[in-house]
Amino acid sequence: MEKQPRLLASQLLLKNSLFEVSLNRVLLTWKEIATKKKRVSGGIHHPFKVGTSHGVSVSEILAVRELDVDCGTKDDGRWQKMPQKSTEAYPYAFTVSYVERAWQHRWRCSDVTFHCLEGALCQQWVQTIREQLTALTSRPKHLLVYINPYGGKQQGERIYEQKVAPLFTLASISTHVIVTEHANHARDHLRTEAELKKYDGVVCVGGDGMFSEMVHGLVSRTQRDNGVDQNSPEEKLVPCTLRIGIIPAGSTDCICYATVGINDPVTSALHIIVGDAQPMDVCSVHHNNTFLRYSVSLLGYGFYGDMLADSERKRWMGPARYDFSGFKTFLTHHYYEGTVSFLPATDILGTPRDKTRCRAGCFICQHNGQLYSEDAPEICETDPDVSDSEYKGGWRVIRGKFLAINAASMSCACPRSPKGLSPAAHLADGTTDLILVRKCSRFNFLRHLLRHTSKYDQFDMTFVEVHRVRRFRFTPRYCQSDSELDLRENGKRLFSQICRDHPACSCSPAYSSWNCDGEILPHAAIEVGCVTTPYNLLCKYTVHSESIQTPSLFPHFFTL
Ligand SMILES: CCCCCCCCCCCCC/C=C/[C@@H](O)[C@H](CO)NC(=O)CCCCCCCCCCCCCCC
Ligand SMILES: Nc1ncnc2c1ncn2[C@@H]1O[C@H](COP(=O)(O)OP(=O)(O)OP(=O)(O)O)[C@@H](O)[C@H]1O
Ligand SMILES: [Ca+2]
Repeated sequence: MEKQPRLLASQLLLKNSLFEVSLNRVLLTWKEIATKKKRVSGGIHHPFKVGTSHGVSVSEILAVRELDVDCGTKDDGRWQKMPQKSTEAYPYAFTVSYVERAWQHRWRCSDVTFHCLEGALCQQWVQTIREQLTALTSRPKHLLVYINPYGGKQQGERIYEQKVAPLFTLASISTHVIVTEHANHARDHLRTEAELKKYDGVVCVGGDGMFSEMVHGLVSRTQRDNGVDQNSPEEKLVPCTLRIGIIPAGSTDCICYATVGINDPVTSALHIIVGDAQPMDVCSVHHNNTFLRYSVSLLGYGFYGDMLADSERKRWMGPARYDFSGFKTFLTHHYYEGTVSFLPATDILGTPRDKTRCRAGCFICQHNGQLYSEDAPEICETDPDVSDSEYKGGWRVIRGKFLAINAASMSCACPRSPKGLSPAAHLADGTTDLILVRKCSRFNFLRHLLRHTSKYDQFDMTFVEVHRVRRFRFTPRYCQSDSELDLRENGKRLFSQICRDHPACSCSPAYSSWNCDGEILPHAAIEVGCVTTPYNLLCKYTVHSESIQTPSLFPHFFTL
């Protein structure tokens, strides 16, 4: 790495020991100087070993402030008393707040206080570090924050006030905070009223549903302003310039977990402050040339659709509603007949069965999925292995009975499944992983579900297949007509009709619902296109080579 010229270097006191402190454009470092007079004040234990070097990247410094030597400094509401002995010898001091990596992808704010002999030197340090911070143009200065007071365990406001707001203040970020009053409040405000020019980013405090509101508000507004017809499935989305940050306070928090590696409000706030950004894939969902919704995490039909429909009536249960409805849906064991057609992404590197994971600096995402694999399979018009599938103009068509049809545009990792629905999915490669779970026994389906919580491969089962796709369509077998309007009513009518016609059937209804990032879609027949648009999240995984810990919800003494 190119050696950076030093901006400042001084001998400063830290916890009663003398340190060589140095700053260049990239790093702030401090190293203890081994002298006989190591302990200036004497008697006070300090944790630093002689000669141990410490460093923090300038890009991860949150703030710097001068200490008022006479009365300490006001730091997060707590007054700090200056140590008596060092005040005498080194009467001026400044504190640097920076990001410290903690356990399992967590970030914490740490402070280090340096004491100086002269006031001028102290001011020079503070000013130089501030100049370095000002030069970091990717950092947000003005944020528009929406808090959903009813997401997850209804802790959004408390989480923001206690854990996030003090950090934004420390980093001199000004905020305009709106506590939402009803569903879609944030979406509509963003779409019509919000003065977006005033902000460097929007932040939501809530779950995936709130994030979805942000995406819909911002993306819709950008398309409208640029004359893009959202109803046309072929139209290219115009990227919007504002970034979206997410402070987790929901029930699943999959978008946060899959991008940051943990659902921790402080970690997310720190990622936002340092200006981390991560482009992500956005799928647009249409029905008969009518735009329905965007999806960034899961589009799920069958199991996840039925589970969500049931859980919506149990919102009062909080996050536990998903476990309750998940168990109930598992017991009902409904399958759905239909046709899935998809355009395989054959021109890219990577498959859903890869062992590598999408992490910060991901090679595939850096190339926006535009990498051509030499091993890319030729599209053939028939597939001898799969009797109920065929190819039509590059599209593959599969008819069958499915317990679940899931499209994961990202891994969908969350606390319930730390590796996610599709562990090798990429955040920004312009593809979605289409997972087809065919009709199988309850026991086998349970084995499949359980594997989401262990190290075993959930796709390595005869009734499961997974494809990396650019577009897909689904048509339920009993698709009434183009004017399939009220899904629920049609579904009920059709369900009883089928049962009358086939008394011995297992009473699976004709239609399930689509779970689109936690919202129910009003149609079963849909067409989906996935594109990478630079809708930047204000966050990203920070671990490069290390894989996420995948603690199992259940002890796995045997391979299921
Ligand atoms: C036996 C244990 C199996 C555990 C299997 C866990 C798989 C979990 C996979 C989670 C994937 C999350 C995808 C993200 C979706 C979000 O856009 C959306 C909005 O927030 N959340 C949900 O739809 C909410 C999704 C919540 C899913 C909860 C599923 C719970 C299943 C429970 C099945 C119990 C069977 C027990 C039989 C003894
Ligand atoms: N003030 C409000 N009153 C009622 N509903 C709201 C309000 N603000 C937002 N909502 C809606 O609440 C729904 C759920 O919000 P959110 O995603 O924050 O939490 P969650 O559903 O518990 O978590 P997750 O989406 O992670 O499972 C969203 O669809 C959002 O539109
Ligand atoms: Ca993707």
